[in-house]
Amino acid sequence: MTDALTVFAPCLFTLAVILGLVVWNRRHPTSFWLTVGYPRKAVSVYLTWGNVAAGCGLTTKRRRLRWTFDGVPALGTALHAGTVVSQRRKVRRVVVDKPPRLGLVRPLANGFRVTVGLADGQTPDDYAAKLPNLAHAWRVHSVRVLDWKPGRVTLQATRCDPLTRVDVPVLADGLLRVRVGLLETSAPWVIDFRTVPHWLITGATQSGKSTLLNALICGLAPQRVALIGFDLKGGVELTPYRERMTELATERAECVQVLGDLVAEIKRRMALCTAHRVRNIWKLPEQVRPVPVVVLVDEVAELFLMADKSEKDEIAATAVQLIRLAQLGRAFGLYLLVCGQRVGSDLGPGVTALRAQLSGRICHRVNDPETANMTLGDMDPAALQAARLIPANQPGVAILAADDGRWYRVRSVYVSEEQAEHAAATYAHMRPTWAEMTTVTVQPVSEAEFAGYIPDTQPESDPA
Ligand SMILES: Nc1ncnc2c1ncn2[C@@H]1O[C@H](COP(=O)(O)OP(=O)(O)OP(=O)(O)O)[C@@H](O)[C@H]1O
Repeated sequence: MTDALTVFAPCLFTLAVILGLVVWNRRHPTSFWLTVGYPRKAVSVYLTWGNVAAGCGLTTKRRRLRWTFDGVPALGTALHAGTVVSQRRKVRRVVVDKPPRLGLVRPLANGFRVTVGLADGQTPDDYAAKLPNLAHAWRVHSVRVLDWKPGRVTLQATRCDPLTRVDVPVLADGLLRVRVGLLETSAPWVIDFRTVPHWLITGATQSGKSTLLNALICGLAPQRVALIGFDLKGGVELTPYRERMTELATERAECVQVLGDLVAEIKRRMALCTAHRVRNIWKLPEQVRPVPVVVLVDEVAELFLMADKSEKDEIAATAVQLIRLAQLGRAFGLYLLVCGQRVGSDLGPGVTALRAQLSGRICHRVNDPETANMTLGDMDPAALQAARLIPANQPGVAILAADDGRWYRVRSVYVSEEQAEHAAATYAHMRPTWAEMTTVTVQPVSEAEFAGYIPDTQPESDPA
């Protein structure tokens, strides 16, 4: 009995420890990674760096002093046969592979970050080209170039894809800020209209555009913000949220009318700011500051598609007004969110000019490279490639052009239409009417002043 215990006790103990580690990893993967996984990974990254860098072609050739042997060592049968091979050890200069200098491997919640010193003649692009190789060598989900400075590049390794399942709650994270999902770095994905005022969201059908819109509606509904919808697909997308919307235009004539009202509102805000000698509404005293307006445009192509020639002038006027609103929006509290499957130049020059004003870009899965190009074309080609690689079985995954100048893979939280509708109904009392949108009645500026106004491009300073 005692003998059996002596044999089995260590085995049982080992099993219990393994089981404990597995449960720990399942329940609290981040703390497990930081305590157990990361130290092991850091050691293995250091120990294998020479081989990994050589395998990726990132080493440089250097001549170094090394001990070498003259002649071939006597092994196997030669040795048994009593063959004597005389060897002389010698120090001589030989050519060796020198890996680039590896900095500290720093832990992240879902991976690690490391800075590598660039060898003479190397550029960050040499590393960008080898990212898949590094990911395989380090046994991680992905590696990306996080940052670079002259002479060094910072790489970020993500251990497993945090976008496989995103179940963080949608959160109103301050006025006009909504946490809608996760970045591939596991950091929250926040859409902040006050940092990036206008957004373009593209994606093929069933790629997750409406779900992202639902998340935004859930986040904006409880805020003191006016929501205005343009939905020329007969209102199928935005009608469920009508209770929370100050206005919903579902016909072209209604769109023209609402755009006219918005232009009049901007003219009043301009006059209000001029009267208070400020450049934007955020510098106005709080008691006179008008309510910010978020304009949601679903399927923008419908706004620009011409059924017959008689609509040509109406479409051109719509485009001009939208572009002017976008130009002035940041200063006067008007923010645009434009969704569409395609936003190409084939829809007319107005679309191209409007697209140029929408600096926030979100590209979901696309069917044709051209759409990715239209959304992210002025960015890093790697972002385009990443957009093309979004799989169909991961709706909601997108490429985000972020305000830090980088691009990220992101995924929105799944918010059903029913949830968004419920939020819209719950916060229907927060819906400002047109009359409530401007707190002070002022004489609007003239047409000439409106057309000639040069908007303030400085970031807002008010922390409200
Ligand atoms: N973030 C997400 N997480 C999980 N599933 C998602 C997510 N986004 C979308 N889906 C799934 O994909 C389906 C289609 O999404 P959605 O309706 O948002 O696509 P869409 O691009 O608006 O399509 P369409 O242009 O046809 O309206 C949803 O019903 C949902 O099942």
